[in-house]
Amino acid sequence: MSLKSQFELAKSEYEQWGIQVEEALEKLRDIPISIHCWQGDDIDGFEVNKAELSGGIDVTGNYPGKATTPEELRMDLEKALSLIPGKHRINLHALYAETDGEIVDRDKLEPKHFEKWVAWAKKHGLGLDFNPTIFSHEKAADGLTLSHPNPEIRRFWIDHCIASRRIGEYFGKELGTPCLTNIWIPDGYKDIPSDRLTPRKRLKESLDEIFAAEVDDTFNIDSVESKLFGIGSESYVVGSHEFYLSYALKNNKLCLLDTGHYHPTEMVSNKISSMLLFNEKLALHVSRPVRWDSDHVVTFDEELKEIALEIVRNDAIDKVMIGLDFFDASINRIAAWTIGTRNMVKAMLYAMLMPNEHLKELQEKGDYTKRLALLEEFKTYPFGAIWNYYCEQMDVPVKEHWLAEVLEYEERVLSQRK
Ligand SMILES: C[C@H](O)[C@H](O)[C@@H](O)C(=O)CO
Ligand SMILES: [Mn+2]
Repeated sequence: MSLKSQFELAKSEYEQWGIQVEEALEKLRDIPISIHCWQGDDIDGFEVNKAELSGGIDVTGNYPGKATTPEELRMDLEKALSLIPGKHRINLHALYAETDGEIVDRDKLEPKHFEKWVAWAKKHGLGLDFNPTIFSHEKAADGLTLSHPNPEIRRFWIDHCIASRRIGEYFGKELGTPCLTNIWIPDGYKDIPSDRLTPRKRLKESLDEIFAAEVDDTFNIDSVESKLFGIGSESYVVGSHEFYLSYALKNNKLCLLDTGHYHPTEMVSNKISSMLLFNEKLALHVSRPVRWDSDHVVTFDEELKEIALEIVRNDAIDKVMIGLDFFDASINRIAAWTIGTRNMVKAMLYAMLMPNEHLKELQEKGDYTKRLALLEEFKTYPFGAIWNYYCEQMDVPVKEHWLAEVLEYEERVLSQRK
């Protein structure tokens, strides 16, 4: 039976519940996922004076063939994008600047150092998002940056963040879609602090100075990303969830929730509706923590579906900026992008194919039996037939057939890399 016939059969089952399948597919086409470039090279970047990865994050694995030049990284991204349905965005970090062999420190970065990325994004109809890189640098060596006691260190990172916001503004202006410039810092302490307030006061002052710099918010949107702990900041992180939740609300910035940055039983899906009540928009880094913020490739699991459901049933598709953040060097990196991003798109479709309004009514009536029964039974509705048809319509490989293309690319391209 053709994918179309399977689709028609599945569609009729959903339509019995008043679910508009074609409308869902139309909407899905326009949901951009911000794909993080750093899965492609293990967050190495292209700086002339490259530093070791720091900041309490870690990439494990040594799968051969990672990108080592901007051209290789863009080529790998193009390969992954050809296997993912929809039009998406690429999330860059400052350490992916291209400075023609010149040493340019982070506080001196300018839009011109990202001209090639913008030209590439224009050619492929992509939006760009951005992040100042506040780790993997000698001035981040002691694990403190925007909250550092030394004003010169703070000054350097404040200037880097201002420069980054200006690069974000340039992206937005050039590409006609606002850039999300997200600030994450590794600041914290390995062991029990004697003063939790002072570093947080300094972080607040640094952020105030960063955001006081004039940047057109038509082209650049600011977000701040919290964390629970990192390697070396197990006992205390300056930029905690409470800090940034408060700072973002008070300063009209976006609070960015990374799904790996909370206690293992704390679900980001459970936070979205509360935040939507008080924030116009919020941002996500969708990741998969395994025991800790391990940044595993996103799988089509219950929490991913729940996040998508919270976005869809709260009519928040335009209010939640979905980014991905995982870095697995133990598998083919193009496969990692493809699996993680297809799963995010898949979860959004799954959420749009639920009888969400009916389920809300059941809850309002206190009919928790039917609510649970339907939530469970819809897990085995013919969702796959709809997804497969969507992939075919979007001209990307159906089911696992994208893998053959990745393995051919590995043989032809990745295996030739030193
Ligand atoms: C590379 C990113 O900036 C980084 O992963 C950050 O977003 C984070 O989640 C750190 O744990
Ligand atoms: Mn993150």
